[in-house]
Amino acid sequence: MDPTVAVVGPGAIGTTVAAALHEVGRTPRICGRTARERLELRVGEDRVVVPGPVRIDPARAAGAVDLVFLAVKSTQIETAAPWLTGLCGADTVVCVLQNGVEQVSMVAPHLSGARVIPSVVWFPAQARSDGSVWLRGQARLTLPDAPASRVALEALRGTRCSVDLAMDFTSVAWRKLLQNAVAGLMVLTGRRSGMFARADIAELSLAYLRECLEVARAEGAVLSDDVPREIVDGFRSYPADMGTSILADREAGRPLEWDTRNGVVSRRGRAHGIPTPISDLVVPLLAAAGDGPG
Ligand SMILES: NC(=O)C1=CN([C@@H]2O[C@H](COP(=O)(O)OP(=O)(O)OC[C@H]3O[C@@H](n4cnc5c(N)ncnc54)[C@H](OP(=O)(O)O)[C@@H]3O)[C@@H](O)[C@H]2O)C=CC1
Ligand SMILES: CC(C)(CO)C(=O)C(=O)O
Repeated sequence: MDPTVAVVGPGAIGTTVAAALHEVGRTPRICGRTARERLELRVGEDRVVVPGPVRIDPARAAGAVDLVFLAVKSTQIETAAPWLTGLCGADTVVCVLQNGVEQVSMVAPHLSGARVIPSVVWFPAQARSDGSVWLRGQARLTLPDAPASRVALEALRGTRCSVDLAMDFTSVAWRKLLQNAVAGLMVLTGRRSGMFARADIAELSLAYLRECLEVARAEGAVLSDDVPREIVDGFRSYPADMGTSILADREAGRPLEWDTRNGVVSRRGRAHGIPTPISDLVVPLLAAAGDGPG
């Protein structure tokens, strides 16, 4: 029997996963903050409509499910916690669909009994002004190779969202964190991937990434010296208008995930006695950008 699934946080990532499940007949319970009748995903010329309604009252969560995909921003975990209370039983697995390397330590305190697994979300998805979500890449997740991950693997089997399991999840998660950290520079320039075509931005990005790499290695990640160059080359190969979710938040005047995507590098660097001069400049600027406007 298919596992019962809920998606908490039906934004860019939550809508993509909900649509992937719905397409194969495993329509999840959708739990959000804003009432809506349906979700809509656009992929190329295709359109997937996921029937709602989006539930907005955690007191009406309607009981425990086997699997919760938690796809709120890391800044929204606290306010989304009542959903976890309503949806989790002793056997529930919560799969966190967020950026960052601190997913488990941030979500676990809100669970009593349920197991939590982190993920790496590789695909770009963008909310559009008509309320739909535009999936701009191949939907793909990496999960740790652990027993609890099998529930998510099973739920997404045969869907458009592929899942792979990593023996060394720490290294994979830090590699993605490096990509997210440098994407934060887009918030400081107000530009998209096109800015990485500039030689000076590429040089700055490489220096920042090398600093992040040192911290990642101190945290146990096994990553080669080539990673900074690969990440910069990746941004240079994207369409010039490809953004990042933290830039979308900045443009919409929403709180920023600066601490989990960038602050973590200076925090962990400090703990290991590693100097992080570029982070020390970037992080307060990002934090201040999220506070504005006055
Ligand atoms: N977008 C992307 O391309 C990628 C994003 N990520 C990461 O995935 C995570 C999710 O990002 P993304 O999907 O872009 O974010 P969005 O802002 O698009 O989605 C967040 C969703 O959570 C909802 N929400 C907020 N508070 C609550 C609450 N208390 N209870 C229930 N729902 C709530 C929001 O509702 P409302 O509609 O009311 O705001 C929104 O629907 C982030 O950590 C991000 O860094 C990772 C890879 C790629
Ligand atoms: C687009 C992507 C995958 C890389 O920057 C991302 O993680 C984000 O937008 O937050």
